[in-house]
Amino acid sequence: MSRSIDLAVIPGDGIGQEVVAEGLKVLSAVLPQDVKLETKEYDFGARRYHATGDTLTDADLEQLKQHDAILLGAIGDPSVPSGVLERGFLLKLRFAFDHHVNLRPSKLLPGVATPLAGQPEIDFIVVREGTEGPYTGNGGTIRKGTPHEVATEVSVNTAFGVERVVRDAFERAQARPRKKLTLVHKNNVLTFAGHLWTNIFNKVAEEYPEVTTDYIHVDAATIYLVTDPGRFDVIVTDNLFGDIITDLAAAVSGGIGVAASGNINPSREFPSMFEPVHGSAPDIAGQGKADPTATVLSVALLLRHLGYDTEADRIEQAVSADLAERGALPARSTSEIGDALAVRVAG
Ligand SMILES: NC(=O)C1=CN([C@@H]2O[C@H](COP(=O)(O)OP(=O)(O)OC[C@H]3O[C@@H](n4cnc5c(N)ncnc54)[C@H](O)[C@@H]3O)[C@@H](O)[C@H]2O)C=CC1
Ligand SMILES: CC(C)CC(=O)C(=O)O
Ligand SMILES: [Mg+2]
Repeated sequence: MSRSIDLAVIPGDGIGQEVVAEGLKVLSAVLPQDVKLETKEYDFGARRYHATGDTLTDADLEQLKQHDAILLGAIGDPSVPSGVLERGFLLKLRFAFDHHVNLRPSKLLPGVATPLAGQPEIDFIVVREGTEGPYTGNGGTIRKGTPHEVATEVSVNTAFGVERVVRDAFERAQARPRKKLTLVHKNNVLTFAGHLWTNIFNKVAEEYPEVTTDYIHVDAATIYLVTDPGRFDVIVTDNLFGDIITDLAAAVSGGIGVAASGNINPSREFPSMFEPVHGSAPDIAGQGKADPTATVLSVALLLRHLGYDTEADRIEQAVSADLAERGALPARSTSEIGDALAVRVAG
């Protein structure tokens, strides 16, 4: 039986363009000949915005819906006011396609440099809620531009939204050897949202007696991510806390250049979207300095999501081998790293 992958490709802005090219290079190299790869590139981001004033229309969503999955580089450009593309494209797409599980694995691979002392064991996943919290645009401002301006940004937490992501995290914890799940929130201060999360977490925990659970306030979680990251197996948390702690998690487990993510729609009603955790990095864009590894590992998550486990394993093994040798090699460009990974997965 012939197999096929119909992929929407959104390079986006800044280094998004550079890293997605390498992700596709490795994807083409890893797929067996009987798998037909079809890609359609979309110009979302600053280019589209400057040309048309659009960020993401209903017609765009209809087109994107037809694909099996989406590969995204990054969105955000200094030529566009902050928030226009982040809200108008990225969050709009995550919400429209109900990407409520934002999956962000962190694993410190052997031989990879970390700013932490020694070589701690780091192998955990963060399940970040992706469609609620303070990112819904539920706020406003009055008396704008005056000394008396008041701005609100209200966090939205529904029992439905919290329970489904908490259940997903319990399932993932149950399937891992250590079977441990940590809820990260700030329920000592954000008592309305925090108690909703804690109550649902404790209720669902009763159905998973094999999973060990604990709770950590988000501020303390940033301490342990640096002093004792080995204590974490699976973390479940809200959209904002998850965004922040996964940049920190990336920094301690090989750097932002190797941190992958998936925006998952578990019911598969809509295509899931895979992207590096990092942004468009305008400070290094166009210089061939961006590490494409995070995008390549996001391609592995994408393949696993579509059922291509063998190919996903091959990519992860190639990245592991490449990272282990990096310390001994001179610095390489974005495309040189992509070439090396493509050779490894093909060989
Ligand atoms: N998913 C997305 O599309 C995201 C978009 N953004 C947007 O990206 C723009 C820049 O945001 P920043 O806060 O600067 O975060 P950023 O993640 O783009 O950059 C933070 C730092 O990490 C470095 N970096 C990022 N990716 C790297 C890579 N692959 N290899 C080597 N170094 C890398 C950058 O050079 C910079 O020093 C903004 O417009 C922001 O809104 C930010 C985060 C996620
Ligand atoms: C740019 C934001 C909308 C997203 C972000 O920083 C992230 O998802 O990591
Ligand atoms: Mg972020």
